[in-house]
Amino acid sequence: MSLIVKNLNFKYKEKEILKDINLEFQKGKMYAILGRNGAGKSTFLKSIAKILKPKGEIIFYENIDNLSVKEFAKKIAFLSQIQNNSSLSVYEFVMLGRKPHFRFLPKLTDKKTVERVLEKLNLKEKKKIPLNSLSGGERQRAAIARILAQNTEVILLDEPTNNLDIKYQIEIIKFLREIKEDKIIISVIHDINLALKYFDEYIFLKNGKIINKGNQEMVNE
Ligand SMILES: Nc1ncnc2c1ncn2[C@@H]1O[C@H](COP(=O)(O)OP(=O)(O)OP(=O)(O)O)[C@@H](O)[C@H]1O
Repeated sequence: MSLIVKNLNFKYKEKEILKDINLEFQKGKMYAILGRNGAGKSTFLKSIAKILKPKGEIIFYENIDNLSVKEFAKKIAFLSQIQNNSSLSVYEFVMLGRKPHFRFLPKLTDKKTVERVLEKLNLKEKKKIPLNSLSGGERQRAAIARILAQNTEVILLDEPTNNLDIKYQIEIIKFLREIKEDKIIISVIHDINLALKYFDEYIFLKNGKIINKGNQEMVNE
């Protein structure tokens, strides 16, 4: 399974934000997208998540162009930077991630998946609490839990470690490593040290262009 991005270009009005991005992502790898504020990192993720309509091609191993929203959500999950203020309980909120997988009511597998991610992200005790009364860090963990519950082949994360203390930053990245085997994980991340230590590949963007990319082996040389 791979995801290929070919000649990706994106403009907001007349302003060019992404300029001729060409990349190939492979299954089993975690990719860090690095770069300064305004470099185009979120725009890049939103382009893959089909939230924006860029020029160029995004080629998935199978044709995803004509998928319904629900079918698309079984393949690609996207964690945005926007914090959710829902009054749903943590459990209900994380169950939303399972929505593409069931018709009317959650099945046993959906419930088990939600319980597993809640356990993994240390949110079990909070599962009945409304999301909007959690701390910023807990809310971020719940948002990540929802994405993980979605159980997609491609996971796109826009600064998943925002609001988290270093213990949780590392735990979450390590957990992503545990599940990466049959997935493509692409994450915008601000902490360059975390990126170089825990991600397989890194891609630097500047003014909408790739200015550098590499992998773990190059870092350790
Ligand atoms: N809706 C919009 N309309 C116009 N310009 C936008 C819009 N959204 C983003 N931009 C501009 O596009 C550029 C790239 O934004 P983007 O959010 O992709 O950057 P980023 O690398 O993710 O930055 P950050 O690290 O601050 O999140 C910025 O100059 C931003 O001001």
